[in-house]
Amino acid sequence: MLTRAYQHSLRGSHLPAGQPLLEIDNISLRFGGVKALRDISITVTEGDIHAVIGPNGAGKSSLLNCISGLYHPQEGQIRLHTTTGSGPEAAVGEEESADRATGELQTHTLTRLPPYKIARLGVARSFQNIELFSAMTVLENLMLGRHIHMKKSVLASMLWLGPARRQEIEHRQLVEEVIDLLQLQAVRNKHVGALAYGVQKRVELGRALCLQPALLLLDEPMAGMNAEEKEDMARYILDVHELAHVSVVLIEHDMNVVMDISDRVSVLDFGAKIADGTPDEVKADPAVIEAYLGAEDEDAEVREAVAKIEHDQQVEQGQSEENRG
Ligand SMILES: Nc1ncnc2c1ncn2[C@@H]1O[C@H](COP(=O)(O)OP(=O)(O)OP(=O)(O)O)[C@@H](O)[C@H]1O
Repeated sequence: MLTRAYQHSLRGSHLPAGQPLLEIDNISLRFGGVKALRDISITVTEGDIHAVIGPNGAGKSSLLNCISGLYHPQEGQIRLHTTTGSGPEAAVGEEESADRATGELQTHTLTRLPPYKIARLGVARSFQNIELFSAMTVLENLMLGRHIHMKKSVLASMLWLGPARRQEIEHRQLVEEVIDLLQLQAVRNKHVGALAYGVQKRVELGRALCLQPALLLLDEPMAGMNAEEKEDMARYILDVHELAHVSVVLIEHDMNVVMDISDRVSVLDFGAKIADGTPDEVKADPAVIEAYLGAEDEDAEVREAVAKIEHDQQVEQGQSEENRG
């Protein structure tokens, strides 16, 4: 439940809902002989939670890394659509439309941009492993999420000069709104390292949100969580989507969560896209069922092999104890 009136929009995009926001166009990515992504095309629509799922090693993280600029695909293109005047004002990129004051549509080719430029265009991400400053407080970590928007120099901020002061207050207001949205009030002044894992993941979500993203990339935000923590996190992601209207690309292993909260789902297997559609369409797709059943079969084989090794070890132990006796 929101406890305050919001003055700032946490959504960094001004595109109308339903328009293409991110276009991934026939991208392929290789690591030596390994084809991590094979000719993938996906369109993420403004206003959607778009999940990318697939068995282990399917290429999900590689795809996210291509969008955020950590990897550069050898083939294909990734384009982000924004409107002029949206996102951090200092945004830079390969712009195909010139005027940023009129709210015109702009297309940015992300394919070869470094991560910091993609972030400045409004693409924020969270990582599979928590990437927060554990010795700093929640508030300090969230304020760091605003650094991309800060225009006054650090020196001016330290001297608390007029414009720098105004800037700081405004950033602080927005951060307070993120704290409210994600219900972090009780831990705002606690060191992140001292917090429960599930809360740290929520702070990470908050830091990405402080960027006022046009698009939020979430890489397994529920990894390592118990059922209750997962349910909480799913609720917060829905709040970000429904209350702050931020578009999300979500990588997640838990199929139930994905099917519950996503508008669209793309399925990868061995680096290729095997299905794309609404959760219901994807659930009923024979290729998806086969990919997941195959993965389950493999898991079952591994479980069986581990059980056999454990059993053999127990028998061996029993025999040596008998011999000693
Ligand atoms: N930096 C890298 N160097 C070499 N190979 C890589 C690298 N990153 C990913 N790969 C390979 O690319 C393939 C896809 O990996 P990726 O991590 O994208 O899959 P994933 O679907 O995210 O898997 P998981 O669900 O296990 O995280 C795998 O075969 C992986 O070993």
